[in-house]
Formats: sequence, structure tokens, C-alpha cells
Amino acid sequence: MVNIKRVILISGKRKCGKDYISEKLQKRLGETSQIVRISEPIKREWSKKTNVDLKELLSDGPLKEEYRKDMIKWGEEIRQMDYGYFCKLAMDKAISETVVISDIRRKSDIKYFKERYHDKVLIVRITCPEEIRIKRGWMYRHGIDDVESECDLDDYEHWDLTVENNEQLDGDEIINLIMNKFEL
Ligand SMILES: Nc1ncnc2c1ncn2[C@@H]1O[C@H](COP(=O)(O)OP(=O)(O)OP(=O)(O)O)[C@@H](O)[C@H]1O
Repeated sequence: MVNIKRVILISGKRKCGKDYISEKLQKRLGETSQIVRISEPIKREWSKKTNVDLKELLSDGPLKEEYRKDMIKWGEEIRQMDYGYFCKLAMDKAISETVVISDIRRKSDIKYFKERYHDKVLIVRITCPEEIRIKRGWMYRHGIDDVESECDLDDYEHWDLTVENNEQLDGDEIINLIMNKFEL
């Protein structure tokens, strides 16, 4: 069994750069680290249930957006029975000392990781002004941007670090901030 030493949770609004920062961070941390996505088992199980091609759901293509609403709704139903269901499934793939979770969306996700990994957990919020998110392809969508999956962490206050990904600092400088803060 792998000895997980750190679990870095990455949170932020759509198109703030969660994937971008997670991937850069993982590259900097090297081969003792990996990215885990909570959305992966959600998509995998939903694809099994609906026969929608998993590859399409995992890519950044139009189908991802088309099905997002239905998938969110279905995921909520499962989570109401077991809030850690998808976090636990996602962590089945964790085989590295440092695990970066690139898509934390709910207080219940944080609760799961804190209960399971205690002080190994570091929580990062990425912020970004709307104009820049729009430039990166974001458009407000009713049923996506105004529901729990997108808003539950808006009033969370216990971030270990908040970084602004607003084109002032480049990606590498943001990674420096994270590495320094957590002494990685
Ligand atoms: N600092 C940055 N420099 C250059 N490009 C960036 C930066 N941050 C984000 N991007 C680009 O902006 C786009 C959106 O970023 P990304 O996919 O990481 O957002 P996200 O928060 O994971 O979005 P979603 O919640 O929709 O999955 C991507 O094309 C990404 O490469």
C-alpha cells in the first residue's frame, strides 16, 4: 500500500485554471506525484449508465458541456446517500506520495479528505476575475454556475492558500507561491 504524504486540494470557479495549475504543479513535483480528478469516476460511472462515450466526457469538447447538467444532478443523488462516494473511488487510483486533486467543489469533498488524510491535506483556492474566465471560454450557464457544484465553496474560509490566476503572475510564478507556502 502506498504511503500518501500530502493531498493538495485545488478549488476554484469554472475556467479559473484548476487544471492548468494542477498540471503545472504536478510536473514541478515530479514522479512522486500525480493528479487525481473526482470528476473521473463521476464521468466513468455516468458513461456506464447512459452509454455516452467516456472519451468524449473526459475531453474538453462540446459534449462535456452538453451533459454537465444531467451529470451534476445524478451525482448529487448519489452524494446524498454517501458524500464521500466519488472521492473514495477517485482515490482508488492514488499511488503517489503527493496527490493533487484538481477539482474540489464542495465542503463535503473537503470534509472527506480531512477526515481521511487529516493534516496531510493542503487546500488551495484559485481566484480569477470574470473577464479573464470569459477570455478562457467561460459563459454563465443557468443550472451550472448557480448550483451547489459551482457555489458551495464560495463562502469557505479555511483555505491554506489563495492564489490569483489573473495574468499578473505567470503559471510558473504561481507554482513558486504554492511550493514555497507548503515547503514542497
Ligand atoms: N495562468 C495561465 N496562463 C495561460 N493559460 C491559462 C492560465 N490559466 C488557465 N489557462 C488556460 O485557460 C483555460 C481554462 O483553464 P482550465 O481548464 O485549467 O480551467 P478549469 O478551472 O480547470 O475549468 P473547468 O472548471 O471548466 O474544468 C485553459 O485553456 C488553460 O490552459
